[in-house]
Amino acid sequence: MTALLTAEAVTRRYGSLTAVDRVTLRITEGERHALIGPNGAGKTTLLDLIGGATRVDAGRIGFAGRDVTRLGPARRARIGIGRIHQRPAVWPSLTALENVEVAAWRRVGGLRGVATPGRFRGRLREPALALLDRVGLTEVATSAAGHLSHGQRRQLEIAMALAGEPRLLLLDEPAAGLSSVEVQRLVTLLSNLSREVSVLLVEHRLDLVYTLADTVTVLHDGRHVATGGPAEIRDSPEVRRAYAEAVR
Ligand SMILES: Nc1ncnc2c1ncn2[C@@H]1O[C@H](COP(=O)(O)OP(=O)(O)OP(=O)(O)O)[C@@H](O)[C@H]1O
Repeated sequence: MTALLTAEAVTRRYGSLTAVDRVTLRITEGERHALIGPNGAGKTTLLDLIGGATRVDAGRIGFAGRDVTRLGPARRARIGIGRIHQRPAVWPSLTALENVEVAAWRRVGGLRGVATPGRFRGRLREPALALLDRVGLTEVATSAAGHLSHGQRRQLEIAMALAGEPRLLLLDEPAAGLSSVEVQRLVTLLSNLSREVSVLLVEHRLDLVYTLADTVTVLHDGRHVATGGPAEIRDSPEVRRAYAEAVR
């Protein structure tokens, strides 16, 4: 299988702490890859390094055949790396629909997002409404994003990320703070996502990880512990040890 993303021996330090320590990760086209590990393992930092929000101190990141190590997050988003954050990042004063339209407008080349010329609006509206429907937000399409619940903002951010037509979607704890109905909708959405999109998922809920992921990578104290299929990881003594150490 062709690798879409390769992170080679990437390292990020914060003072004397090495948050991510020479981690190598490979994600193939269409793969659902989960990143797990105890608190502070370096999962979010690794997503930040891949998305470009944080620069590596050492190592290299390749995406779709090019070296993206030095590219900023906006450039990486434009070439197909979409991201959702632990705290949903939406424009609170715009409606849910406008948020998705702006995300789609950026995809087609809009500058800095906010002013969407009317002539493009018509073309953006139908796909934006379809995305809101997919994430279950049709009823609040015209509500200001700032008035939505945490769970709804999370779904909105996923719709916005999809509007960017990513080839790789980075999801940082997408189920956090969702109701059980919303979690079920999220699982359905991710399960039905086209295999044209690869997914790198950070998630504490191991039931979701084992349901959704083809491959699981375990980090502990910034270091790579294991990579394998869900069954292999679940039964791995090394992985149990990493978690046991973390809770001791
Ligand atoms: N901006 C920062 N400045 C200083 N230290 C940081 C910074 N970001 C992360 N760290 C530290 O790096 C380590 C890894 O953090 P990170 O958030 O990547 O872990 P995580 O596996 O995502 O944890 P969690 O599951 O709790 O979200 C932690 O010790 C954290 O305190």
